[in-house]
Amino acid sequence: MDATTAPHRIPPEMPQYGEEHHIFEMMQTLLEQLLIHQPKEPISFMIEHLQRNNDNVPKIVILGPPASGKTTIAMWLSKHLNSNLITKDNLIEEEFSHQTEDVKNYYQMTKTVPNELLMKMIQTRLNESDCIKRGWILDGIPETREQTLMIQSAGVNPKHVIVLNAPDMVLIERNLGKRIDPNTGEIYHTTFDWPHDVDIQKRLTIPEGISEVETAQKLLEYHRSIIRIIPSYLKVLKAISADQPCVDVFYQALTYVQSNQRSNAPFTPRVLLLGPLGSGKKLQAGLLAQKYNLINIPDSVIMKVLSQRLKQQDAIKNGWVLHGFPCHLDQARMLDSVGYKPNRVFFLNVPLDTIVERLTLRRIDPVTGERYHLMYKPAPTMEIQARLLQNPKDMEENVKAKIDLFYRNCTELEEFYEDAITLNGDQDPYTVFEYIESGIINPLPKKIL
Ligand SMILES: Nc1ncnc2c1ncn2[C@@H]1O[C@H](COP(=O)(O)OP(=O)(O)OP(=O)(O)O)[C@@H](O)[C@H]1O
Ligand SMILES: Nc1nc2c(ncn2[C@H]2C[C@H](O)[C@@H](COP(=O)(O)OP(=O)(O)O)O2)c(=O)[nH]1
Repeated sequence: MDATTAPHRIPPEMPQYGEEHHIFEMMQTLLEQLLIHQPKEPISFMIEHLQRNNDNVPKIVILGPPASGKTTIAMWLSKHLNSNLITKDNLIEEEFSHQTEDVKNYYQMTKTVPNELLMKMIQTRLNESDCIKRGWILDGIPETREQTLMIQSAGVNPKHVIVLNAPDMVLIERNLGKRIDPNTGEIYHTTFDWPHDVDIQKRLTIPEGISEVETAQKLLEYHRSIIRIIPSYLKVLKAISADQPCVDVFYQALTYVQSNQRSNAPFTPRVLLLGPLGSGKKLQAGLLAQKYNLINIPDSVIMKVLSQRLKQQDAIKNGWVLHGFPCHLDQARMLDSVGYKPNRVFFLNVPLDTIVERLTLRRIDPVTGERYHLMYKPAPTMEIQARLLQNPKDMEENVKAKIDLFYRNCTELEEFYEDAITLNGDQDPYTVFEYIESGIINPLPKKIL
């Protein structure tokens, strides 16, 4: 095949660079914003968008029925993420702060603003520098499908939408105990969240609209509207039960908003399976190679051969799964130094006695070469059983020595691969495989700060 017809050689650095710098996601967001805003000067629009550099700030919407805890969770998230809490109340407050008192009171009382005005207030607020720099959390907005479509057409795309839910009776009962601190706007509850500070206790007020009848009415309106809002956010939505303690709701919400959404970026798995002898690395590597057409690189391959193998087109194009290597920190550094960085690292954790049982009971039929396992795959006949042999490396003392060596090097490897995922390898092989698969196709979870 001459050079003109040879497949285009993709240098291994290219896909790695694109992944490390999220180039695909950056281009995708730029394209979305250009098509939504259709600026007269696309170049200057793109420059300004890129200079904003705010693709990674929180952009969160919290929806849910009355008393589900939207404001509570939104407040806690905005504090924890140092982001901006945006509610209809504070938008109205801001918008009408310069208006006369009676106009402001009218809107405070009715809590209704025309959709167009609400959209204008939202766009103005989200374009303010603090929202650009630190992101935003919309609490209870949008309330209707019309508002949802207006928000989307204005280019306001949340990265995470949380929908709280709980049985109506729980919410009606809960709302009766709602109390508000007029000084700080903080929300409390007579049963579930009573303030320790006596001064706060004394000044708490009962908010409007929390009677059983009023809450029931709001629930009716909510159930009618939420089913028309959800279809717009299916890809970024997570439902969380609000019928549990606030702090549990908060941690589920925080974990979700700190997770990266699956992007459409082309992803070439470069997988490293680490674990002691007998933890299942070879078996899982075989399953991954088979299902995803990855290049299976067994641990016998050493550095020189390894780098020759990893730079071949099939390894760059399909990706690879390496197992049993590196065994210690120096090998990990060598692999890193030749530029082959795994983008998924898994440690298979298996108790010692399980490993000993898996390996020391392995046998081989010297006549057919068939492999057996005295417990998991016994020989079919007494004749074969009688002639089975054990590989010397599967003798218990040899197995334990190799496992001990691995564990002595394991800590340094775990520190080196700080994004590694540790899995329980002491399960059915296909259960282990599903965990590995999920770790590969989903973005790496962010560590909760
Ligand atoms: N998971 C929870 N368990 C128990 N009480 C909660 C929970 N979440 C919130 N609360 C309490 O329920 C009341 C309503 O909470 P919050 O105001 O945050 O809900 P909301 O969805 O914003 O309500 P609304 O939409 O009516 O303003 C408050 O007193 C709050 O302390
Ligand atoms: N029950 C169970 N057994 C497993 C699993 N993975 C591998 N095994 C069995 C198959 C082999 O006989 C033995 C060692 O597996 P291996 O994949 O060669 O381990 P490794 O030395 O490559 O880490 O353990 C597994 O996930 N579950």
